[in-house]
Amino acid sequence: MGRTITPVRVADVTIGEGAPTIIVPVTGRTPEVLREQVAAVAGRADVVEWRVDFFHAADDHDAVRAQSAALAEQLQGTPLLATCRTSDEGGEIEIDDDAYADLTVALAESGSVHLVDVEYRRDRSAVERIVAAAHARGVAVVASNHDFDGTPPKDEIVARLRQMQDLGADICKIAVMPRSTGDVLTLLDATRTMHEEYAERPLITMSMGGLGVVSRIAGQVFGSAATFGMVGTASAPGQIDADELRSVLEVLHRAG
Ligand SMILES: O=C1C[C@@](O)(C(=O)O)C[C@@H](O)[C@@H]1O
Repeated sequence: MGRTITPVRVADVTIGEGAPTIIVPVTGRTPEVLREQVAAVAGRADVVEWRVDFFHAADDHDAVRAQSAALAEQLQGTPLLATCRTSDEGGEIEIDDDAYADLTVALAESGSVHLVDVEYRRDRSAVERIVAAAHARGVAVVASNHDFDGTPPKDEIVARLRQMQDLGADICKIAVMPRSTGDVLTLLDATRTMHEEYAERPLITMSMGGLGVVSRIAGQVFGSAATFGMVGTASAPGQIDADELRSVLEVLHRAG
């Protein structure tokens, strides 16, 4: 049987089919700021990412559950991706593997989130525990990896994406930092090879920073199913305004 890519359906959104999905992060430290950010994002995002690592009470599971319920209610059906980005991968929180798994499982089991981000390079048993808990609740797993120092060789990028897939991820995501235009091409070429030869799951790939913006706009041409845009505050270097992103994506979509 031929290889097929299984799209991910979350509420009314299908990731991996049709136009690329626009994901917009919210990074507020308090419930008040998050409420304002979600209000500003309304109608501009296909999926909203809550960067839990910015939250002032990320170590308090009850507060995290209450906040995810508040976000879900305000979002009125727009899917929510919960991400705890650790300092090893460019995030705001330093946390050991067990605490990381406990927090991410609590998010997956909250009943409020549709997808959870899992840094696949963390301890294997922690990752497996999160994947099992998420899947038991029908929550999709976005395995992720960030390289803020540079762009690994193409084969290494493909290998990481394949490892994520082997761990049971529903979506495989990698963000790398370019030092040259050649690095941007490396990321796009790795995306294309993964998409054409190995992927059974949707991919999200990006080259960060100013040089990499082209990958956030044109990634779908090479096999990336979603792209991160910002409303107000970026959560990583190189994100562009979500409305501008949408209009450029529409131009490319019409052309294709
Ligand atoms: O993994 C990603 C991708 C990202 O780092 C970006 O480069 O757009 C932004 C993060 O918020 C998200 O969790």
